[in-house]
Amino acid sequence: MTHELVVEGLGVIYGRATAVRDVSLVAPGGSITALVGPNGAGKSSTLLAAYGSVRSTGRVAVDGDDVSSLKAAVRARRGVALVPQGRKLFSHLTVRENLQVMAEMLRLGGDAVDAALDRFPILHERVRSLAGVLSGGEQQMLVVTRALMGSPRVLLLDEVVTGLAPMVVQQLARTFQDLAAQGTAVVLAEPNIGALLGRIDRGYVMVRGEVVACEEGGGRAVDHAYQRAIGVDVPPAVEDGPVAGVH
Ligand SMILES: Nc1ncnc2c1ncn2[C@@H]1O[C@H](COP(=O)(O)OP(=O)(O)OP(=O)(O)O)[C@@H](O)[C@H]1O
Repeated sequence: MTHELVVEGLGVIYGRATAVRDVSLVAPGGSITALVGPNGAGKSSTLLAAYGSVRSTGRVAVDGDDVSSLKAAVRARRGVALVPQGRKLFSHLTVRENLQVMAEMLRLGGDAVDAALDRFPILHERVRSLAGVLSGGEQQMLVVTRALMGSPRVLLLDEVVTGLAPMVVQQLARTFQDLAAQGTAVVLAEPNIGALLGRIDRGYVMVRGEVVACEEGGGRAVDHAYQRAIGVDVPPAVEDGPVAGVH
């Protein structure tokens, strides 16, 4: 089944500061939707509001059902998953224990942890290691695995590839593409989508809390819209070039 996230007129205010103003976006399953913008543009706040962990105004709907009034834990059980910025693992717990915590939160059956471990073979090898001693790439695979335990309809990814080695980025990106192909609505927020150009189908550019551009024509088109939005000249000849390094 193909899922869909729809956000309409989203607003997030922290104290007296407006972080997100009137943001509307659609993320259909079958594709990867990027949310790009400079630091402080409001990308994280948009994802947190869609997930339900910050207070917001506006409407959030999953597969046509309005979830705006639901708490994050309830949205999670309705199929909204978030991989937050900064990983947020329990570093003093093992890989297995980190996954068990999520299994309990989602009220999953006893074999859910073993099934989840099959996603990335390296996690099988590290199952008894403390999460805090894993490499950055392994930690990111663990948080992604944890987020996928409930077979989400909507997967929100906040800066999950920033700072990772290219091989890990491509491994994660392939996973996101597979999920999208299976119908999951994948939304990926990044300040730089250079490593993901060939993986992204569509995207929104955010600047100072607002969406300033929407592109349907793939990662390169999204990146160029972003560059234009922040005042970088994009030569027309570059627009049509192939995307290098994507397999
Ligand atoms: N908990 C908070 N309290 C107050 N202000 C906040 C809070 N979280 C974010 N902000 C502010 O809201 C604005 C948007 O931040 P947000 O983290 O959503 O942007 P971002 O695009 O994700 O940036 P980054 O890439 O740096 O994470 C920024 O001005 C930020 O300083």
